[in-house]
Amino acid sequence: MNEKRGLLIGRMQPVHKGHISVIQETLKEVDELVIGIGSAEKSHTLSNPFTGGERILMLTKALREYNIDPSRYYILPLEDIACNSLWVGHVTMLTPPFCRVYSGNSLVQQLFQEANIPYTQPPLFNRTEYSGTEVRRRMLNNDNWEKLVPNSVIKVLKEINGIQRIQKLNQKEISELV
Ligand SMILES: Nc1ncnc2c1ncn2[C@@H]1O[C@H](COP(=O)(O)OP(=O)(O)OP(=O)(O)O)[C@@H](O)[C@H]1O
Ligand SMILES: NC(=O)c1ccc[n+]([C@@H]2O[C@H](COP(=O)(O)O)[C@@H](O)[C@H]2O)c1
Repeated sequence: MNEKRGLLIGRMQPVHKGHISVIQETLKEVDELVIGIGSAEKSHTLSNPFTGGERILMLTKALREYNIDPSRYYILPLEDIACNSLWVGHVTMLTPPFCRVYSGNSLVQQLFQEANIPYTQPPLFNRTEYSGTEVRRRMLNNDNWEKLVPNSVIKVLKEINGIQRIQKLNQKEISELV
């Protein structure tokens, strides 16, 4: 029998505990999960501070920390393209075959629906805290961001001087405004 394989997409700037929960929950529904790291080519901006490779490292270590069976998922970088109408083809060219997309992003949902690939909008866990925007905001302000991300992600962020990077990007943005 064919395996039921799903695709979950997120930018994961950075990986936080909401991502881990959604991956754990989705793995109850599918045999295998393809996890696409979105906007993989983007880095060094305030909304996308980390490179595709750094985010792959964070997610690999975090899924290992949570003892998620590595034979059940694939982690892939997905670069953006200029043309939305061609994006689903671009994604399916790069990923193992899947039968359903898991995403809360309305544009992602719309593009897959138009390509006759069904989607599920997964529930959000503790969204006031588990959000990339909130984690980055706290990183900028040195405000207790550590509890929002897995320990292994804290370790990767230390290795790559991630907090320093975000704070430097912010200073640059402020100095360009003045
Ligand atoms: N708190 C959460 N609980 C469950 N799933 C989440 C949570 N936050 C994000 N996700 C999942 O991750 C996907 C988006 O990933 P993304 O990295 O953009 O997260 P984000 O926290 O919304 O980031 P940002 O605030 O930077 O836009 C969503 O489609 C959703 O399925
Ligand atoms: N044309 C495109 O390249 C295109 C279209 C729709 C979504 N995407 C990407 O899908 C990802 C969706 O993830 P988020 O839910 O984290 O925003 C983003 O990286 C977004 O840029 C890309």
